[in-house]
Amino acid sequence: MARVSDTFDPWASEKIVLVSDATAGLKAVIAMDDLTLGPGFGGVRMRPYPSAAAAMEEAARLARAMTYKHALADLPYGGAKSVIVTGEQRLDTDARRALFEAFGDAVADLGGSYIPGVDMFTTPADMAVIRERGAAAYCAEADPSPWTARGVYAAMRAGVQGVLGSPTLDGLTVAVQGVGSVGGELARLVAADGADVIVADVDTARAEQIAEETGGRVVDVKKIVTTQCDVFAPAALARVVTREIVPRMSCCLIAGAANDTLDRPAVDSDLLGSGITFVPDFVANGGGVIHEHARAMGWSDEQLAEAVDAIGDRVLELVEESREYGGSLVDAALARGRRRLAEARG
Ligand SMILES: NC(=O)c1ccc[n+]([C@@H]2O[C@H](COP(=O)([O-])OP(=O)(O)OC[C@H]3O[C@@H](n4cnc5c(N)ncnc54)[C@H](O)[C@@H]3O)[C@@H](O)[C@H]2O)c1
Repeated sequence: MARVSDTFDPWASEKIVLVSDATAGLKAVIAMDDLTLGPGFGGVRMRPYPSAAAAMEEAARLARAMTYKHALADLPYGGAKSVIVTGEQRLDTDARRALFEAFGDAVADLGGSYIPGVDMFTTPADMAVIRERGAAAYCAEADPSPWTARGVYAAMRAGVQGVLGSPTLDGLTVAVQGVGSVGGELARLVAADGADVIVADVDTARAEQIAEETGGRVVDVKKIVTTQCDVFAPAALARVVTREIVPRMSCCLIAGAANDTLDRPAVDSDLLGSGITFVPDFVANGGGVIHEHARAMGWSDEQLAEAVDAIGDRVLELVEESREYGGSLVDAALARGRRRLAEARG
């Protein structure tokens, strides 16, 4: 369960709104990290938290990541995220509707400065209830996962080109952790590009199925992070790359879909010191938010594909910039995000 860290600074966000509605049983935090580029867009996460401070910290931390995700994806949104604090018990349909009606009223009160979308344990149906209350809410009915996978694949290819000088994944070994909606599609894309695929999933039947489809093999979930490979693609859980695990990793590139791949910021320097290039998750997995924006704006699939594939160009530029200034791709991405925000502020 998320606990408050010593370094949490509640004043670092542009605005944090606490919402409560005793009748609907709503306790929520809406964090708007930085609204320079436009209204804050970010998902609604719904889960138990041990305290209001822990809920605030998670919302604020995720909202900061959204600021950079949008800035790096050239999208016209600020960074935001919200969390709804639940108990351990499941809500029945009426109680859930009442909760999202109250939450929708709170979002409407913000006058368009926050646009919610789906995140862990919230659904398109919840977003529809928010919209009924007069608030904007994004969530295309279509699943963004294939587009997220396409963006991660573009990021991986660019990383391989920038770091190994190889134009394709042919002959390389790619280890995918978690072969759900994004990881499964990613495994197919890299296999079609000539890579040898290794997969792991707690759902072993699913891992076997994807291995069969891709001509790959399955390893134990406990071994996938340190398995012998060229590229490691985390597509399951957050914080799988820890300080302790870095010395045992054998890959030269990490490019995946999972948000918050690094256990803490210092892991980025550890990876750099170990000669492992980490493509920032908030750059590689931007296909999901690009998809939401595209559907909201009525883009064609061709326009969407072009914008998602541009993630690869961006990664190549970040590789160049990181070489020029020294430092990691995360450093280069954050510097680029800060530049975009500064330019927008004028
Ligand atoms: N779906 C998107 O468009 C999108 C966009 C941005 C980021 N992400 C992130 O990408 C990741 C994957 O998303 P998804 O939509 O494919 O989720 P998913 O639930 O469809 O797939 C996750 C897979 O990981 C497996 N898994 C869970 N714990 C595991 C473990 N310990 N070891 C190995 N496998 C494990 C699950 O069984 C499942 O098959 C998540 O971290 C998500 O936050 C997804």
